[in-house]
Amino acid sequence: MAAVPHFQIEDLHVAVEGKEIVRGLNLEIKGGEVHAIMGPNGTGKSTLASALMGHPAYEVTGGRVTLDGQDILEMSVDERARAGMFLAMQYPAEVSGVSNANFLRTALNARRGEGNELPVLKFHRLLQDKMKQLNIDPSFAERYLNEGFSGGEKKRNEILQMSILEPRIAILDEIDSGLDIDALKIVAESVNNLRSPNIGFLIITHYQRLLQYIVPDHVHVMMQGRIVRSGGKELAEALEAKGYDWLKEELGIVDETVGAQA
Ligand SMILES: Nc1ncnc2c1ncn2[C@@H]1O[C@H](COP(=O)(O)OP(=O)(O)OP(=O)(O)O)[C@@H](O)[C@H]1O
Repeated sequence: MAAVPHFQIEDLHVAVEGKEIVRGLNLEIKGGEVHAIMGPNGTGKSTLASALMGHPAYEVTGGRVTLDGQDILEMSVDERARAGMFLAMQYPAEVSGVSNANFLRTALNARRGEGNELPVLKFHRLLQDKMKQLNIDPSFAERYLNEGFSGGEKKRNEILQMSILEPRIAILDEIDSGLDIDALKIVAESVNNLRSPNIGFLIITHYQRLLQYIVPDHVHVMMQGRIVRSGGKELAEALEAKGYDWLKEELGIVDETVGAQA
């Protein structure tokens, strides 16, 4: 396994129910980098995240995605996770009958590979440490995965999964929505603690607020299913202050959604 991850998306096209939603997207993320994607509603951001993780409803109709030179589009969802891809979702699923702790241990051991499983006691110590860091009540370890969790608790649980699995590429889709300000700070701190050359982040967000806490190296704006502008953190600040109209005007875009003509 290469030390520093290198994730590359080239001319990606994704269709949902036969309609092209992502339309020629290019993005390169290296270990140590935090990239943020912003963009108005309905411009394909979540579709991109789902397609990268191999959600079956999202059909890749063109382009290439590689992690350390390996074609991830050829991989099953499981294989992508084992290769070090992680997606924290906008709406995490509830799974009855599977405890958080069991789910995490199974996922971690799958990621570590056969013969390299973490002994049970060590796993529980790791879990307790991480839960404490994230201010998650210890009883959540034995509760069924996300069942009856509040919106904010689900989001924190996603970050718990991420900090235990230590992915190489972490995609956080609107992880800030539904978080109160204290939870937002805790989540941001956990992401910042994980920042290292061994991991690259793709953060999808609507608000500059999150990016004040997790300062991105690169900010991209997505409209009509592709990246239309890239910059540094000042781009997020400009969008927060002025909205998207000035950019649409500059680019001559009338309708930014993927429903519009490309
Ligand atoms: N599973 C699906 N079935 C049908 N249409 C879908 C599906 N997923 C996405 N779409 C459509 O694709 C388009 C882009 O949606 P997507 O959720 O990717 O946008 P987004 O940029 O993440 O929006 P938001 O900022 O509102 O979360 C929308 O028109 C949406 O209705």
